[in-house]
Amino acid sequence: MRVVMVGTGYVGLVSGTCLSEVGHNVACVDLNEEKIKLLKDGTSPIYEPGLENLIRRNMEHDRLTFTTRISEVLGNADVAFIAVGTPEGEDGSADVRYVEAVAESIGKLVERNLMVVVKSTVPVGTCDLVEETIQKQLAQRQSNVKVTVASNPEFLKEGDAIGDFMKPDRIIVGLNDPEGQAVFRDLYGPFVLDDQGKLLFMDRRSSELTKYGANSMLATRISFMNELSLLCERLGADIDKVRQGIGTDPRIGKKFLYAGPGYGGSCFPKDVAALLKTGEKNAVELEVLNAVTRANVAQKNRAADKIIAHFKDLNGKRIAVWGLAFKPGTDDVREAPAKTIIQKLLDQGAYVVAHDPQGQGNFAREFGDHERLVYADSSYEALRGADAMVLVTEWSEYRRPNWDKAADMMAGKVVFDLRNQYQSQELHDRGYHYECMGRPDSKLLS
Ligand SMILES: NC(=O)C1=CN([C@@H]2O[C@H](COP(=O)(O)OP(=O)(O)OC[C@H]3O[C@@H](n4cnc5c(N)ncnc54)[C@H](O)[C@@H]3O)[C@@H](O)[C@H]2O)C=CC1
Ligand SMILES: O=C(O)[C@H]1O[C@H](OP(=O)(O)OP(=O)(O)OC[C@H]2O[C@@H](n3ccc(=O)[nH]c3=O)[C@H](O)[C@@H]2O)[C@H](O)[C@@H](O)[C@@H]1O
Repeated sequence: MRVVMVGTGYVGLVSGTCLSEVGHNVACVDLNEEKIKLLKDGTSPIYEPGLENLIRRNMEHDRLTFTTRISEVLGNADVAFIAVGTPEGEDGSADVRYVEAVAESIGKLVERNLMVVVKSTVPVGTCDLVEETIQKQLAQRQSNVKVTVASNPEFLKEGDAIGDFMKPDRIIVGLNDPEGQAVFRDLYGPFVLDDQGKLLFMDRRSSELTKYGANSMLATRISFMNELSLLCERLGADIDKVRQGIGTDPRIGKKFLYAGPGYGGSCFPKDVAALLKTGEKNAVELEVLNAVTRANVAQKNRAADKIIAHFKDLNGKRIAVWGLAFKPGTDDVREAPAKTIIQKLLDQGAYVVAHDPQGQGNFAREFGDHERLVYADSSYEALRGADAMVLVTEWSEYRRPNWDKAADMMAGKVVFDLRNQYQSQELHDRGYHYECMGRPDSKLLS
């Protein structure tokens, strides 16, 4: 099929590339000239494992192209995806102005029957808005072109994006008219060869809400486990044991039960806020979700408070931070717990030496300069002269540090493991002070 993908961010670029990988002809469009220039040279503007190779391969096979002008490619398309950002607006609701702008362009330019697919995460009713926007433009130019609008939210995770897209657990398609289903069977057939039942059709509103429901459910699990981990610290229980005990119940499942410094990223915080706003606008009090957000904010602060509580006075202390991205496998630092933690340490007068295998550039840009914040070229370099090390993001290169080498470089032997990656015995044996999240040797916070 001939596909146009508007928006080449984490979702649009991965989706467009993976669709071309199975043989579709994909033209990716983005207003950002710098991104398109890089992509035309075969360079990915984002770090996502395996993506650049896939981009290059499909460009070489002439199945994947890039442009800043939708007008150049829409004329041939069977399907046009909208995968632009829907950032959090000032009042917490999702800002759909970029989605609307794309719909308007499509309405102005479309010359043949087209399936428009909203892949961005959008509040219920946005597909209706996209349809109205396009129809208004068509009416103005007295065009008889048939444009169908479908909802097709994306569930990929950064860091595993290609695997998630190529081998989806399910693909949700919201259509008000079942006639459009054939397009999606053709488009996604190669991704669900093992089980066609993974292609789930429903009405558009249910599809739009499914996306918010899924992210909010996952965020709820994390906040719940984080609160349980605090209880573990107070009671002398071990959150990892509790997690295993809970997760082996197939009704609960093992995934997304890991305690940590709170969830971050471009989606959980904004999508939870947007669903809360939807509840508010419709006079439905989403009490559970309200608590999920509050618990997450508290958890990010609590992670920093552990360090502050240990040192009491952080003035002049040098703290090494391992991990800035909101999770491993990505250079994305949006809503990263590291931001809250580093800000609190700086506020208390500490010096921070930060390291991240991929996220340093984005972090420096978004966080801004601070006279007491510097970045290190390697994880061990960050430890030089440090009074403590804080593990914030569990990159695999941080998994098995050489503790003897670390001790030689550090001024103090103190480790805060906010992802429960290390074995307390190993650190205690080497004379370290070690704190983690919700495991027996976590220090009680008053
Ligand atoms: N990042 C993720 O892992 C996931 C994101 N989503 C959702 O997908 C949507 C996109 O997210 P990201 O890819 O992270 O966003 P992003 O911010 O990385 O990329 C959005 C891109 O759209 C471009 N753009 C904006 N207006 C445009 C226009 N009129 N024409 C052409 N390009 C335009 C921007 O220049 C930018 O490159 C959001 O709604 C998000 O909630 C859904 C699942 C996963
Ligand atoms: O809508 C989206 O953008 C995406 O949001 C999340 O994906 P992502 O934000 O890329 O990353 P996750 O792996 O979900 O992690 C989110 C945050 O939760 C934290 N987390 C995750 C799992 C866990 O058990 N504990 C935990 O603290 C991570 O450290 C991270 O800060 C969802 O997992 C995707 O399905 C969804 O498509």
